[in-house]
Amino acid sequence: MQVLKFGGTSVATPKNIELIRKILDEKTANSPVVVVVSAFGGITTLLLECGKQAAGGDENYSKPLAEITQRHIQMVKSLIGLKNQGKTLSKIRILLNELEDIYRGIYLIRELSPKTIDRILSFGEIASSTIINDAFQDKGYNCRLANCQELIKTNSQYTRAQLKKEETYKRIRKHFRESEASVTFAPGFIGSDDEGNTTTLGRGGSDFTAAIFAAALKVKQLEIWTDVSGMMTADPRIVRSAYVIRQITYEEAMELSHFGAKVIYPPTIQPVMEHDIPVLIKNTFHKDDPGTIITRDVPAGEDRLIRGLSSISNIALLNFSGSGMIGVPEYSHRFFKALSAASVNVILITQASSEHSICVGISMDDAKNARQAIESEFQVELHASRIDPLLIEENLSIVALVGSSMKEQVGVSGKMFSTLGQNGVNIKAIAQGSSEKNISVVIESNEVKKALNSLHESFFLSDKKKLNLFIIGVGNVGKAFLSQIKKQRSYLSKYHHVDLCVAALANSKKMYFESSGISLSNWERDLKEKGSKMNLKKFLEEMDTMNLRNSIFIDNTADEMIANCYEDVLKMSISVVTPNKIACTQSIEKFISLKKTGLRYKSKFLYETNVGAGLPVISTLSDLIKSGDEINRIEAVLSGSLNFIFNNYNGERPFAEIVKQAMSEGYTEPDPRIDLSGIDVKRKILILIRESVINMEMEDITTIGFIPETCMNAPTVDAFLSSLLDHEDHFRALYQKADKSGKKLKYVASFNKGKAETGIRMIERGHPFYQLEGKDNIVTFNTRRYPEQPLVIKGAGAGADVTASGIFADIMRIANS
Ligand SMILES: NC(=O)C1=CN([C@@H]2O[C@H](COP(=O)(O)OP(=O)(O)OC[C@H]3O[C@@H](n4cnc5c(N)ncnc54)[C@H](O)[C@@H]3O)[C@@H](O)[C@H]2O)C=CC1
Ligand SMILES: N[C@@H](CC=O)C(=O)O
Repeated sequence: MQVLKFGGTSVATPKNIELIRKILDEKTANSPVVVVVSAFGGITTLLLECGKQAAGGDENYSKPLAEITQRHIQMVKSLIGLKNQGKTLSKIRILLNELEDIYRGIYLIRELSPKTIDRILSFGEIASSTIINDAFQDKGYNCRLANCQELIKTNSQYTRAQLKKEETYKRIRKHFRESEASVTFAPGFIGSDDEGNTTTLGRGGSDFTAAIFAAALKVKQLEIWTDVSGMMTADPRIVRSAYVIRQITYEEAMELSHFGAKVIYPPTIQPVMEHDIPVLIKNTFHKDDPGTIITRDVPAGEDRLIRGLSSISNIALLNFSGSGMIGVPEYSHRFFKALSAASVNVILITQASSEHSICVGISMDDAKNARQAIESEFQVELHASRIDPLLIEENLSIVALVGSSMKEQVGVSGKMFSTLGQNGVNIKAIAQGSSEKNISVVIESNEVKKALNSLHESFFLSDKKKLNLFIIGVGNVGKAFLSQIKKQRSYLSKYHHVDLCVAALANSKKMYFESSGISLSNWERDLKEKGSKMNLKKFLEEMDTMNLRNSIFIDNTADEMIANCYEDVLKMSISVVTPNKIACTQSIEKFISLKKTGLRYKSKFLYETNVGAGLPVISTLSDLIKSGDEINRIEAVLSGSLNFIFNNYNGERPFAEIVKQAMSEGYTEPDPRIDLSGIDVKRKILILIRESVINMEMEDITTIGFIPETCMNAPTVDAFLSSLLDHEDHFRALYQKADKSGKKLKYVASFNKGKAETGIRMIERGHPFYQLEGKDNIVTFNTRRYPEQPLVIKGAGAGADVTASGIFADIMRIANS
């Protein structure tokens, strides 16, 4: 004998019932089958709705009733051939007439008692099982309909009747001893009491019916056929990477179900648990999917520390505290008694060992009742300030890790808390029972998605890390960065287990968000056509609302407004990576504050490309300092564009032409005046000085400029370029002076004995800077450990590709952190 149960969605349409037929064809080849069915999908809700409307005196109750009638008649007509239709139609019409009479009665007396609710709800399963049984008979199956009101005996606790187990099991066994049917269809959810009144078995009742049959008949396995392929590691609507758990224990299944995995309702598996009967969860719509098997133990090898993640929303946290509570046992007794008397269900309890407070999680729907109950119970103590006014926090959720194997495993909660902490998820309360099968935390509801995803990644996909990138600036550097991501993505996923997801893109005109990842093949078109008007405030709000784990904000602009928002971004526990030098060169207070904010909110602030583009200048310096070295002197050529310009200018082509070439090759700042004025170099040396833990400001650095003041005063970039052309003689003279003495012009930055200088210099042959080619940079560090021969870093110091690769390196630093 086999027992299978098909839920409401599985029997909702004739097409679905055809799928059930295919499943039963395979099953009946082995042994007889009991098929427990639910009401057709949506009918139970309509039946109840209709009853409520009738009880409320609303004549429109006839509308849901008409829908109920129409659905059932339609099912008969679609499932049963013309020859046999009439018989079934008359059975259904009799049931419908009875139902109509009951609703009429409810309408007249304006009362819907639990007993009547059971009567009307029973229609759903009785009608569905009757129609399905007749449909299979019509197709020639040897099938029979079981009368569950006769077989399943309960007490008279209507709407959640208690099973009379022994009597029920006896009746079921007798029924099947006498039955020769290959398939027995049985309506789920219903039974009857000693007076023969219809009862229902409460929430999840059809699963319960199936479990009762399975236990009574001591079958090898109970199969619950539903619309998902088993119990999943997390809710797939929230965690895309969730997957089906192959095997799980009864207890874990109950924990997960309690916390929202609605695949089965825990009490329903009690009868099969008693007899150690495994429960197989299968998908009617993908019958070949292996599903989830629920057993007492999970064999070794199938073991995983955590079996699944779950969450319950709509939680309120009551904080009951007061100095008068310490060491007085009576307080907790009275607290819980008051809640119980007010029918407030307590979902989670924590009490710190100081005994100064008790914190309980309840449904938000119960919060008002709970407050009234506690305030009335502790009226006197509140008045005497022995306890504090009750604090209730709302809009919270519980997120739980579930797994029997957690028991006595060190580090699980540590991993849970650090994962949440790294993603900026604040934990308001924690609970772990001594059974160690469940660790629950209470968090803000708007953090649930991020919490579940980051926990899932850390416990189930520990070999993969997904980074969500929010990118502002898709110009020269930004574009190169996106094309590097596109090219490297599959390599990084395969060999470094890092998945890069571009969750947002923006330029000065448009912004575009896609939490599942923007396609990098069409991003330009999508940004232009699907993007909305760029608005920094809205960009930040949207990024905050999306609340994705491992988020990184990447600023590829040279914009001050954007640099000014890093502090807010870091406070969202979102890391910042940027080639934009503005934030690091604002006042030292602001710079230090950014670093502190990053530390406090566990978000990284990385800006390797601020100096030397893709060259590892800042990371090398930072390593020196962290390891205890001290900087004595820095000498550097830090401008790629100026080096390019001086290397290419020899008085033949105009200086302005060479500047334009540096611009078009992507070496200059968006505004080339920042390079030519020396501001860019000043910023870079300041960053190196600050990285050496020496406080300095931009104004403390002396600069020897070489651009005539009239050029610098030009109002626009174009005016600046034509002004350079007007001063060609000035540049030629500069060049010739150096050339005549066998020297080269270089724009040098230095820091020595607490003083920093930048400016143009004539470099003699033999100096390490003399041979510096193209757009290269060179940085030399004389330190306590490198006193004579400096540590030298040299290479291309400007250009979109090298800069993008430096941004990439920062991203990978975060991935690996
Ligand atoms: N080009 C290079 O070799 C290096 C550049 N950098 C830095 O990289 C950054 C970007 O440089 P490029 O790509 O050359 O500049 P770019 O001018 O080519 O691109 C800037 C991008 O930022 C966007 N943008 C500007 N203001 C914006 C705002 N308020 N809101 C939204 N988007 C805005 C623009 O629309 C554009 O997409 C600069 O901070 C620069 O200092 C750093 C190292 C080397
Ligand atoms: N414009 C800079 C490049 C970015 O830092 C330079 O010329 O070096």
